[in-house]
Amino acid sequence: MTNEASKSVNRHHYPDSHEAELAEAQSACATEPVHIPGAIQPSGGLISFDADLTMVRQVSANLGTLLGIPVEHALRSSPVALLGSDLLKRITRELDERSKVPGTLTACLGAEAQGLHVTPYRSGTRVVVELEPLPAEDEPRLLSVLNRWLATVREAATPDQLLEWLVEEIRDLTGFDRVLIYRFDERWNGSVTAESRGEGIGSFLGHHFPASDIPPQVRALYDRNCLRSIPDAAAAAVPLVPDNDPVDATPLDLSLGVLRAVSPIHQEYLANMDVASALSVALHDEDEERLGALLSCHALATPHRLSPGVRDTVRALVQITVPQLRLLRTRTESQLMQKVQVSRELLHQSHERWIDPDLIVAQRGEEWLDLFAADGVALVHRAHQGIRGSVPDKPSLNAMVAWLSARPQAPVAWYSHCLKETPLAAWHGPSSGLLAVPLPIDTAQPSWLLLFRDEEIETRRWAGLPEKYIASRGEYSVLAPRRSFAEWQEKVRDHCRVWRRSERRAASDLAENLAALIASQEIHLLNARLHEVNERLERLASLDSLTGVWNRYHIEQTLEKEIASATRYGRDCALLLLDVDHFKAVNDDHGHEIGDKALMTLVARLNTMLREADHLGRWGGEEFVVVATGTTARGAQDLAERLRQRVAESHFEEVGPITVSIGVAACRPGDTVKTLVKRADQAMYRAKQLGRNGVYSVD
Ligand SMILES: Nc1nc2c(ncn2[C@@H]2O[C@H](COP(=O)(O)OP(=O)(O)OP(=O)(O)O)[C@@H](O)[C@H]2O)c(=O)[nH]1
Repeated sequence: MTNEASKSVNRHHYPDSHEAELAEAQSACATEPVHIPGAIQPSGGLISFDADLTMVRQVSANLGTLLGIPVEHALRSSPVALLGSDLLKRITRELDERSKVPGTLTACLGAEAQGLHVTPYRSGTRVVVELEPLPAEDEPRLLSVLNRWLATVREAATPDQLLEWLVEEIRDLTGFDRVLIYRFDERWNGSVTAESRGEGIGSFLGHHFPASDIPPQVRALYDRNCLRSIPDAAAAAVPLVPDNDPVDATPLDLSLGVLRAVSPIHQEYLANMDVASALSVALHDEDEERLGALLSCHALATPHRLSPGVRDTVRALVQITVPQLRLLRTRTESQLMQKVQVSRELLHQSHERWIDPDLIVAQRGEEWLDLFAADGVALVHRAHQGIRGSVPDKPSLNAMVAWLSARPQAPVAWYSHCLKETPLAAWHGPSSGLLAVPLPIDTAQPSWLLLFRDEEIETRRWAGLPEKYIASRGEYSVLAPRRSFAEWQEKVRDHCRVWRRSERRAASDLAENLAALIASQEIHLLNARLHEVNERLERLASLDSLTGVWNRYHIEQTLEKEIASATRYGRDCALLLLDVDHFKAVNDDHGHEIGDKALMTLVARLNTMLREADHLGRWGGEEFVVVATGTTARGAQDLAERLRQRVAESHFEEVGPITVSIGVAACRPGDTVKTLVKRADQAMYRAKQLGRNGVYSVD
């Protein structure tokens, strides 16, 4: 049956009354103690000893056929009588090894000297020894398979290619009908990403399986023991005798072995899939040490038993592959990091002012879209937003940022592949996915780098309906495995392509860099502003408020400096003291305001006559000074005369003509501000005495 549906994944609808029952059944399934089934598969036998290998505690009910000793007899036998002292010594040595997974041994036991594969391991306070018959003939080609694979893995260019080769190699080695890689997503849903299958065998490639197909405690078992072998899925389990340990009455934990009996629910599941034999090996992901994928082998219709040697070779092939996969993934990741690094360096090389997000995104946004395979980017800093590409509108962005920043654990990165299923649903706009990374700048008002992805409509082929069915077992509800593995299609909407870990890391790096850049630029700008304000304040403190020329305080300082440098370098310098004639009459006739205006006009006139290097200041009232740098006594007298003339020729609106009297004094060796000003003042006084509107020089 092929069915088209256009709803989101993971939203399965049950009648209301079913929901509670389903939840109960799901939790029952998730807690089924699969590691202590009290039974093994019939492909081998088991003996449990005490920790010192001095006493037999439990045996599997089929031990008689394997070793030719009746079970009752075996339970009363000494370990030496059962396994022989040589094998016991080798087992002890193996268990003393520090390796987490004990190695395997081979031995010949029983009346018929049956060749056996021996798997010893510790289980709590006990030692368990699992025994499996070995095939009569040798398997010399296994080593050459491993050697060839060691060379092959290095040739793969991408993780996908390596997995393709792995499934081919393993199907070739084992003769299974189908070998596939079953990859877990973040919610533990599985999808088949690589597959090798025999002719006429149905494909599972691209199929999805719901997380409940492999419950949490089963996944946890793969963390302890990466291999799970089920040679005959339909075979009846062989119980342990007695059921529990006779000393402490606890069940035997078979997690680390290969013979652990199959849960009836799993047997049913495999039967529904038409799987007669199964072998799975875990592939753990990089540094997260998380179960990332399973290599899964199936024989259909009839059981396909592997020899222990071939089975262990499959495990070894996977174990050789995993580090190489990590290497290839790291290589892809480091290529992305390298590109981001280049982008970061370019940011720093720029001399622009990188405070305005708009400017930053305008310059670099396109490149980021490309690097992160994003459709839109927004950089939000304070009240500003820089945007590029397909992003929600500005109010929505603000709302998103407010939500992101208000989370109790904020500011930390946040991402979603389906915004519609998050609290940001109301504002997602054209985007389906978001990767939001905070810029560690200002905790009171966090800034964010937001990368958006559009919807990527995907057609998922589910291996059967993703829902589980509930079955009644006695008075309890349990999850029954799905009966149909026929293909069922579902259109997955509102999702974007997943944000990879490497992309998330690279975005965090970029955000950190942006933060450092913006913060340093802000400090730089603040310093510049502070400098500007200080300068303005300083100027204000030095200027005369009415006329805008230097005030007396400043002009005295200037004069002091000029005298000092004239003395040191033997330069010329002169002082002109200029007093308006009969200014009292101006005030009296026209009022103080008109008087003020006349003083401003006077300053404007004087300024047009002076050089850059001259300093004009107000000495007080209607008295002004000009510090004429690099000017001799003669030059100063000429300048004074020009100024006098210019003023006398000017018209001061309602006041009419105004004249000035100017005293001139040139700087002499040993002069101070006081002595120089005094001489200029005397000269000015003399000019007044001589009838005003004149220049008098003391030199
Ligand atoms: N409007 C105005 N008048 C000022 C200011 N500062 C000083 N004065 C006036 O300038 C006048 C100076 O008068 P006096 O010192 O008697 O001298 P004068 O009238 O200019 O006469 P001589 O200097 O002898 O030619 C005073 O009436 C002051 O009030 C000012 O900032 N604005």
